Amino acid sequence: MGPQVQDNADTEILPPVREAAAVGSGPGSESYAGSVASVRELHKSFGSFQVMRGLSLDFQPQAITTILGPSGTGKSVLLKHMVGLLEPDSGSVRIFGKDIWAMQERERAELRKRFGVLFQDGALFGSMSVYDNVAFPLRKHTDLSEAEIRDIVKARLQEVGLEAAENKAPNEISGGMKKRAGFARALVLNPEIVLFDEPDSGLDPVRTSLLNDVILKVHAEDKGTYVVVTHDIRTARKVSDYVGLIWKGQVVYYGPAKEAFASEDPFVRQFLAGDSVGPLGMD
Ligand SMILES: Nc1ncnc2c1ncn2[C@@H]1O[C@H](COP(=O)(O)OP(=O)(O)OP(=O)(O)O)[C@@H](O)[C@H]1O
Repeated sequence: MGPQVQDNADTEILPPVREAAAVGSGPGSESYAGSVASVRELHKSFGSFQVMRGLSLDFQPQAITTILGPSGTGKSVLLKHMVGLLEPDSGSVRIFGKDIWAMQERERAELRKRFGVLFQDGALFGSMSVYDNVAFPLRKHTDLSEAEIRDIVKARLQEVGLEAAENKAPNEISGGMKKRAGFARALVLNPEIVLFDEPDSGLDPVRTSLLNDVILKVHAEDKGTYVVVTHDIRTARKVSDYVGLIWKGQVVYYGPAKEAFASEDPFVRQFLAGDSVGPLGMD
């Protein structure tokens, strides 16, 4: 018998899987798929090392898509392509229907403002307070007055439960608080696409769960297209509308979360069960 997917005996201690975002007409529907973010036949090598091997994926608009996959399989490289920090060797990345490498660098820079990106460590500026970190994109990219900026920053900090920490420096706050500050900063320009690279790395299960609550709450309010890279099955169960499993630079499984966590697909079963035996080899 194959590995047991953790949907049987352990169900009580795992968070429930979310229902996929409603499918109908308009944003969130199948017919909109790909119009916000679409990756086609993406190939990328670093020297002789081939990382992306023809990856294709249409991200469901206004839904949270979780990207799972073994270490070193290209998840971060995929996010970097999506935000235009890496150029494909071949294939395309279309954002809001436009190939981002068929446009001028100036247009690409404008497009990046419509993204919020949360890197693994929150990537806060160490010399700035939490408040100034969150205010930074507004000061850099908008003409808003300091009073207007204050209103937005305060609201974002309140949303992530960091009002009391606004004057603290990053080295004075915990890892979980840094993530939440990074999250507030990533969202401050109301991005339509938000990319999270392992928002839960280095956090204990309770802080991971709290951060996931914040992700769900803000997503429910802002309705962006979210992409979450994670190794944490609990995070994936809790936040995903859709799940993509990547292996060796290709998508080996993609589907609504409910289907993914009940799937008999051998890649999915092995990954969710953390089994060393199966199609996801180490080579
Ligand atoms: N700029 C780069 N130059 C050379 N190699 C790179 C570069 N960026 C990524 N790689 C390599 O590409 C592979 C995929 O990296 P990536 O960071 O996307 O993996 P990942 O799936 O996100 O892994 P993890 O789950 O461990 O974070 C790795 O072997 C990595 O060393």
